[in-house]
Amino acid sequence: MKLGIVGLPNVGKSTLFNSLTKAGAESANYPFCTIDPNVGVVTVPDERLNVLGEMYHTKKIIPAAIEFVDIAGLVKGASKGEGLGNQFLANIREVDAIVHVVRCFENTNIVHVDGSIDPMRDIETINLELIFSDLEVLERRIAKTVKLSRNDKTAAKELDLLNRVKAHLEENKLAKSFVTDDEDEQAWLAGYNLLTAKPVIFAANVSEDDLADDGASNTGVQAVREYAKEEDCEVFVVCAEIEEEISQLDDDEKKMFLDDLGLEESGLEKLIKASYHLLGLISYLTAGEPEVRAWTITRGTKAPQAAGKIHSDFERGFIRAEVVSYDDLIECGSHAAAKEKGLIRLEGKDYVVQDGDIMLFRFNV
Ligand SMILES: Nc1ncnc2c1ncn2[C@@H]1O[C@H](COP(=O)(O)OP(=O)(O)OP(=O)(O)O)[C@@H](O)[C@H]1O
Ligand SMILES: [Mg+2]
Repeated sequence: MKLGIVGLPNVGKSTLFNSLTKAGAESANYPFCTIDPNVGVVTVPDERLNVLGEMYHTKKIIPAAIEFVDIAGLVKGASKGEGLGNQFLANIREVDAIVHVVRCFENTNIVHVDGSIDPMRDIETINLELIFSDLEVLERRIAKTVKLSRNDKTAAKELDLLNRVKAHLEENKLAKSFVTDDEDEQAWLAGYNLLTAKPVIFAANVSEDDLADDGASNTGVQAVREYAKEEDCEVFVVCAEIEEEISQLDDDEKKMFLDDLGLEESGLEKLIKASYHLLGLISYLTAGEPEVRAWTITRGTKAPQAAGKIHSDFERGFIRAEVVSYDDLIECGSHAAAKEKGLIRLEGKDYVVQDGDIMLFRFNV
């Protein structure tokens, strides 16, 4: 599961990526600084792991992780090959969801490719390029389907869908907001892998001064929030520059730094958690003295497949799972106490694993 960091050149994508991954990707004050996409693995903050770690006197804590890709900046005309155009678009096609970084900070020293700070204009520029690229995909598909549709009912049905989606995009709308209840149509649509169908989170990159009120007094951020509400997306206010500094601190220093800024959690932590959620991911947990660990599954995964994340033998030889919810376990204070109260459940192969379930698998191969 991968998220792509997308936006105009020089808006702070690499700075954000660096603080996310501490990978030291090159960030610099000039457009197109990033050419090859940088991929970094980011751990998902989860307070529950620390609590369990103390309960079990654990030696090792292993959090869940997701991948972020720092993608080259996009300019007007990218879909026609401007800037790093097509390469950029191909990189986006490979990700599962998008973090769209929008410049909301004023700083005359940092070049804006369009000369001024205007977050909504920037969002439209990016969206238009994504839409153009999707239209090309649809047109190629239409050209193929037209011939087939003359004597093939299924192809005719698909052609109808293609034309409707095309008309939708031509109104400058994203494929994300195209709705169909028809299962064939949903499957076709998913198969086109359209850029504008991918889920999006906006990261409003503000100056340090705008952090205290979470960007409320920044008119650019206000506009992004309104737009995101219409499009059913989340917005997170971050200051990429500060996050980069924070990411170099140890935990105690970090807490002091955040206290000084009047923040409980860094914007980045919120962004990572939301990204995980956006991908439809949840964690089940395993706990013991050797390690406490979060395992990533998609929502709706059943017990044997969840077990398979640990080892394929666990899935193949699955017998049952012993499950206790995180909240029940914490309330009881220990695994033994939870067992006494009958809160450790035995679940079979049809059990749908929930976020925060603490699992122990019984298997036989
Ligand atoms: N919130 C912020 N406030 C002030 N300066 C910032 C902020 N975020 C990033 N910058 C600065 O903006 C400049 C551009 O940042 P960065 O290299 O991360 O942009 P980019 O989007 O990756 O650009 P490119 O598309 O060229 O790769 C850097 O000098 C960085 O320090
Ligand atoms: Mg960059």
